[in-house]
Amino acid sequence: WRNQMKRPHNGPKLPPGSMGWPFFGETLKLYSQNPSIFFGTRHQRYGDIFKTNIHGSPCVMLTCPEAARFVLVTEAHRFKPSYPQSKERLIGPWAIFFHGGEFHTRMRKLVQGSLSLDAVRTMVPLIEAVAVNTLESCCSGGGLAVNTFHEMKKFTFEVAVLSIFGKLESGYKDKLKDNFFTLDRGYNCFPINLPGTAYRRALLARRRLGKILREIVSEKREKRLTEKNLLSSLLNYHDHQDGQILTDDQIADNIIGVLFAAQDTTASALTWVIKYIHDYPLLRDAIREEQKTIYESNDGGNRPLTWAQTRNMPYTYKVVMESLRMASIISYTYREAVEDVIYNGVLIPKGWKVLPLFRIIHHNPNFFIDPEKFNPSRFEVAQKPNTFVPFGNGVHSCPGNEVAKLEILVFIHHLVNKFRWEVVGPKNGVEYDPFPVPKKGLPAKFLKDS
Ligand code: HEM
Repeated sequence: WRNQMKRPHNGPKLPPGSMGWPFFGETLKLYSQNPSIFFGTRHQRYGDIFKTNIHGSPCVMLTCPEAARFVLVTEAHRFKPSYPQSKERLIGPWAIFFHGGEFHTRMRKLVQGSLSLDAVRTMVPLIEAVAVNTLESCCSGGGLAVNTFHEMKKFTFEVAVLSIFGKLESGYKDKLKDNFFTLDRGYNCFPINLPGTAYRRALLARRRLGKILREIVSEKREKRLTEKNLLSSLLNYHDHQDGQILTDDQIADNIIGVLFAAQDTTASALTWVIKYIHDYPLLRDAIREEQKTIYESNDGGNRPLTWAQTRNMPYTYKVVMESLRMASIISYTYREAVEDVIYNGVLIPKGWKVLPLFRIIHHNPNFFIDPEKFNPSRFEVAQKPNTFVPFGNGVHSCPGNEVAKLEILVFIHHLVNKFRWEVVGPKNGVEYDPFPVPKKGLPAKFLKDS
């Protein structure tokens, strides 16, 4: 407020909007209602760009594709990633998404390289095995309902471990899993570091994770790794100019960062895909038909899926895209202005948070006709530029998007060919965990076809 009073009155104006109560801003309002309604009503009232105050920080919300592109792509150097310190402590300060500039470029090359199409295509049989195991385990209760989201988290954890380590000894994997799940539970809790709190448990789990990863790293440093996975890329990295290598902490923070970025997002997306396929029988029949043709051409599932087959599932692919649009797993992202920036005559002051709201863009009727209707056929034609951004845009856009799409497609292939499932819990409603998830994690019964 003091800074605003110092600004000349005839300069560019701040965007419209309400800053709410002193200190609390509009945080309580955001948490007391569905975020889609919170952002949607303000979008209607104030237009494409508006201000608010959340968690004690003044924020500018962007709801149009051009403004989101300005911040994430064309003027990305004037905005830096911005996360609360409590989150940085849990993941580790060297993780890729906390950085901009040279360090980010360096890490980005390594992460992107290990998740490139060339690397991902070799993962098909491994992902297939994990998908079948997960589905069998969903059925192991003999028809008892499982929490679909929790089961999908186990699946996406295994796939993330594959893309990071390749094959990892099961002893290490179990220890990583236990501690990572404790860390995950504390990530969205109130960050109070007192005995008995989830945040304290998460911090302790983080410390143990660091120790396990250091053990793995020192063991692998001794062998010269030639495999194409993230750990090998991080271990083999050396700066061409000064010969510097990455420290154990830099490696550990980035491994935990990628695990974190990969697991809940993909599990949430997959849970939504399963829900939509369940809710729309015509859609389920069309997917079944497409997947059955592939299954039969593989001798009734006796031969493994090939990479080429996973790239030729046009209907299922459109269903996945429409699910990503409808559910908009990453509703928005955060940046912070590193200097005063003027966009279309509106001032974004230095230090203010800037939030491109992907969900509002994905549900705007100007870009997606009848946006609340689940309609995969809208993906038969290309979308208007920058209007469909489930994996973000620009230098920080998701390097794991190909793995995510592949694991969803492989899972659906096996689900519809060999299993039946029935949702037994609430049919509607959304919970934020922090990503949107169907109510109660979509309780469902899974049964194997005889
Ligand atoms: C459906 C699943 C997924 C969705 C919707 C998703 C979405 C996103 C989005 C929107 C961003 C950009 C955030 C920003 O600009 O601030 C991002 C970044 C990132 N994602 Fe994903 N993601 C998914 C799966 C994955 C997977 C499977 C991996 C790894 C195997 C992964 C690794 C990352 C990493 C490392 C970043 C940070 C990149 C950087 O800062 O340069 N994601 N993701």
